[in-house]
Amino acid sequence: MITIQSLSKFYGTHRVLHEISLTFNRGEIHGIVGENGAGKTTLFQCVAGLTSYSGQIHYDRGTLKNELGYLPTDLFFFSKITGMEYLQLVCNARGIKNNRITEGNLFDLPLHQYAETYSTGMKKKLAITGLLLQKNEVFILDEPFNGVDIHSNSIIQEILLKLKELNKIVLMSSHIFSTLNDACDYLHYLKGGTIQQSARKGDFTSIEEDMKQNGIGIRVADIVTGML
Ligand SMILES: Nc1ncnc2c1ncn2[C@@H]1O[C@H](COP(=O)(O)OP(=O)(O)OP(=O)(O)O)[C@@H](O)[C@H]1O
Repeated sequence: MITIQSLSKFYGTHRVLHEISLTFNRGEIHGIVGENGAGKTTLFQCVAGLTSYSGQIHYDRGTLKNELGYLPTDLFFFSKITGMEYLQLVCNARGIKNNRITEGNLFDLPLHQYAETYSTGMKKKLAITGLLLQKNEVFILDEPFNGVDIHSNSIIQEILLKLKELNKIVLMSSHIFSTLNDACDYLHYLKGGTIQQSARKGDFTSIEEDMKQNGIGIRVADIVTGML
């Protein structure tokens, strides 16, 4: 279980997260939704221990970073490292001996090609494969569906269901409501750095409505009409 209590984060005088309290249990998939700049990535970075914050984040199995697989939105791969070498590297980093990496190539990636030459979607799939091979207990996936094709999209959906079955904790974000609707047990709507609303599966419509009402559709229609 991960417990977040009164989490706040400032960048200078800009308050990005304000007094956030959430609990994530094993076997649950939690989706964080919110507009651009709402603070989703910052929240994930706080949980992953990649940035400073005030408040408490507690993981009941000890040091979270030792069991955490974090998929950032912007991926970086060293030059002259093949997909296969990257996967070996991330396994080695966790002390995992894996001689069957090819069998774990569930996205059929060209593992002998340099990772930096992969397309955006291929890089994302390589990073996800690495997180799975590491046998992590907790997964933070920042926009895992972004840039991947429809077939891979359904593979990721299947992976998420398997992770749930294996009792892992999954936190993820997406701007595509339907993907979260399918995968998540809970949704949390982040707005202006606070959790505006949380809902369990079956009650997501209220969040979707809330997001639509807070959207800028009407304002855009007015502006575009004025422009044309
Ligand atoms: N390193 C930084 N320094 C200063 N401000 C930052 C930094 N990183 C993020 N911010 C600010 O924090 C706020 C939240 O950003 P964040 O990236 O967490 O939002 P997000 O919900 O993930 O957005 P998106 O949907 O566009 O990915 C934004 O106003 C952003 O400008």
